Amino acid sequence: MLDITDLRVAIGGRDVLGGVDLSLQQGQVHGLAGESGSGKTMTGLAVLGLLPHGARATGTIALEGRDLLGLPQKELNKVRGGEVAMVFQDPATSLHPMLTVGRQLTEHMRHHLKLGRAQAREKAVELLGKVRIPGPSEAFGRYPHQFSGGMRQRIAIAIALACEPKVLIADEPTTALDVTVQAGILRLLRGLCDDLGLAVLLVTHDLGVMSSVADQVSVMKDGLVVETGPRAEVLRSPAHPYTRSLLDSLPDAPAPFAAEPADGAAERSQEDRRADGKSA
Ligand SMILES: Nc1ncnc2c1ncn2[C@@H]1O[C@H](COP(=O)(O)OP(=O)(O)OP(=O)(O)O)[C@@H](O)[C@H]1O
Repeated sequence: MLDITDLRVAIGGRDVLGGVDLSLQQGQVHGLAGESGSGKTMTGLAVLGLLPHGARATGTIALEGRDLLGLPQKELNKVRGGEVAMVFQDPATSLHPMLTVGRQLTEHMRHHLKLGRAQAREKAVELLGKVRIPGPSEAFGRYPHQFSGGMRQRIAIAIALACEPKVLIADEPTTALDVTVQAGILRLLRGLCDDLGLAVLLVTHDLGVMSSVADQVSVMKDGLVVETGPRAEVLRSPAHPYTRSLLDSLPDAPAPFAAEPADGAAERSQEDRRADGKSA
């Protein structure tokens, strides 16, 4: 679906990505791990054409064979938020506080999908249901501050999905959330990936997060992918010393690496139960 080859990014003459290779498949979650500053976010931003001003990027980012790096700005605008969408760490900053959830969902769809008002509303309510917001019709008219952090992240995910993207880049989507709601968001992402056939790039510094949902795992260090492979292989028998050191540095390594199925047999969180409309 998306093939990144030899991606190099320099900002102010300094190399921040030194030749990244990464491949995302349809219906798979690809976890991208690595310490702070290793280049995870830059890789995601490069795919979206959102690198900081003055950054120079070379290599290829091929979306179904079409190189995004070579696209004119106008074409890239269509791809961004259309074929490729992003979920950021903090829903409080990615959602507009003054606009209703419905407006944020439908404006996006009306612009990208050219839907009429009624059609867009219908699709928005359907999407809110899909991300398991209780009472989607009522939620449509509410403002972001009327929801909990976890629910706001679900709404941000609905907005990202509004234009039926093929690729979803989720950059630390659970880091800003209370630990009790993190698992629910990860399960939601996993389910959406399976149901919609999305190719998901899950950026996280947390190998525990990765181990619960990713199919493939890549590990970055100093602007390079130093190891990549199926989750179980990379996490159980890491080939690169840096991956081993990341695993060793986990406070309690065994827990997240228990052979839990990717669709999550873990206890359902309170937030999840609320999302189902049942009592917590
Ligand atoms: N706006 C910017 N201008 C210049 N350099 C930047 C900018 N943003 C990030 N960098 C540099 O690019 C490199 C990669 O940063 P990046 O944010 O991709 O790392 P990361 O792995 O996502 O880290 P974190 O987990 O802390 O977000 C770092 O050395 C960082 O200092």
